[in-house]
Amino acid sequence: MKLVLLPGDGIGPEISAATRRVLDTAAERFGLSLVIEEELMGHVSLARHGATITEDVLDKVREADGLILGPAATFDFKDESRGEINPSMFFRKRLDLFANIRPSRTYEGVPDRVGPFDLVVVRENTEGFYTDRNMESGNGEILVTADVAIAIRRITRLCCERIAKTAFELASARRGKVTFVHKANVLKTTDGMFLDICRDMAKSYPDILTEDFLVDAMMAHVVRAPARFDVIVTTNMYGDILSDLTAELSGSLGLGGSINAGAHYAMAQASHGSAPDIAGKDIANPISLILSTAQLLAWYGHRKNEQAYVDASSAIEKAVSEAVRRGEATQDIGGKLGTAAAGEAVCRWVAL
Ligand SMILES: NC(=O)c1ccc[n+]([C@@H]2O[C@H](COP(=O)([O-])OP(=O)(O)OC[C@H]3O[C@@H](n4cnc5c(N)ncnc54)[C@H](O)[C@@H]3O)[C@@H](O)[C@H]2O)c1
Ligand SMILES: CC(C)[C@H](C(=O)O)[C@@H](O)C(=O)O
Repeated sequence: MKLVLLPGDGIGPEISAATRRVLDTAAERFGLSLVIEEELMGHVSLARHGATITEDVLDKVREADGLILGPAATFDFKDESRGEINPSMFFRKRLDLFANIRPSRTYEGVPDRVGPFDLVVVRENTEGFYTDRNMESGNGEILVTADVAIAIRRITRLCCERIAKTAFELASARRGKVTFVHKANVLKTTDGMFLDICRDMAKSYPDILTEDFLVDAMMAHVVRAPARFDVIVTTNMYGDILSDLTAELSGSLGLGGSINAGAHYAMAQASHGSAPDIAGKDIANPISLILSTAQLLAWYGHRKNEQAYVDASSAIEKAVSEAVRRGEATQDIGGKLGTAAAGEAVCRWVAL
C-alpha cells in the first residue's frame, strides 16, 4: 500500500511522526508492504512552492492508495490567488471525497463526561455551506459590495443520496439505527430535500430504525443521552460542528477519528485543527490521527480484499483502547505522557 503523508502545520509534524511509528509497527506485525511518501503541505509548502498545497502533490496522491493529511492552519489562509489554499477542501473536492466518517466513542480510563457512548457522524463533505462564493451576474458584475457578503449553500439530490446510502450501509454493519440531523423547519428547500431523501432511502433498509432531529435540538440530545445514537447523518457544516462536539464529549478533540472517502480515493485526517496553542510542546494527543489512519487501512483492506490491512486496523484500535485504559496517554485525557511517548505506548500494544 502506497501512502502519501502530509504532516502540515502546528501539531501536525508531532502527531504525524507518532502515527508513522504506529504504522511501521503494524506493518511489521501484519506483514504489510507499506510505502510512505512524505510531502509538504501548509505554511512550509507555501514558503517553498508558493502554495499551501500543489498540483504535484495531488498527482502523487492520485497515484497512491491513500492520503494521510495532517492539520493545516487554514484560518491563516485568506487568498487562493496567492497560493493560500485550504488543503482539506482542496482534496475533498478534487478527489470527490464525499463521505466524512467520524466515529466517537468513550474509553475506559478516560475521565467520563456524559456517560458511555459509541456513535459515528456521517457528514456530507463536498457541498452545503462549503460552496461559499461571491455572487456574480452573467456579465461578470459582482453583486456584493464592501458591506454585503453572500454565500450560496448548495444541496443536491446526488450528494444527499450518496451520503444517506453511506449512513444506512454503515448502520447495517453496526447497531442498525440512523439519525437524520437537519434544519428543515427553516431551510425548507435545502434541508427539506435532504430530509426527504433520507426518508426515501430508509424504505430500502426496512431493518434500520430511523429518527430525525433539528440540528439545534440535536446538541441537547447528544449531551443529554449520547448512548441513544448509532449512526448520525447530516450535511456538511452541521457535521463539522457536531463531530467536534462528539469527539470532545468522548474525552478530547484529540480522540476523534476521521476518514474522508469517495468512490476511488480516501484520506485519513484528524478531526481537529493545527492547535497552535499547544504546538511544539510534545503534549498534543496523537490518537485522532492514529485512529483516522486505522480507518484508512480498513478502507483499503476491504476494497482490495486484503484481510491483513483490516486486521492491522483492528489491532491499532484495540491498542489505543489498551494504552488509554492504562493511562498511557497524553494529559488532555488524564495521562502524563507526551505526544511521542503516547504514540510509543500504542506501538507497544500493536506489537503484542
Ligand atoms: N483539518 C484541518 O486542517 C483543520 C481543522 C480544524 C481547524 N483547522 C485550523 O486549525 C487552526 C486552529 O484552529 P482551532 O484552534 O479553532 O481548533 P483546533 O482543533 O486546532 O483546537 C481547538 C482546541 O482543541 C485542542 N486540541 C486540538 N487538537 C488536539 C489534540 N490532538 N490534542 C490535544 N488537544 C487538542 C487545542 O489545543 C485547542 O484548545 C485554525 O487555523 C483552523 O482554521 C484546521
Ligand atoms: C479546516 C476545515 C476546512 C475543516 C472543515 O471545516 O471541514 C475542519 O474543521 C474539519 O473538520 O475537517
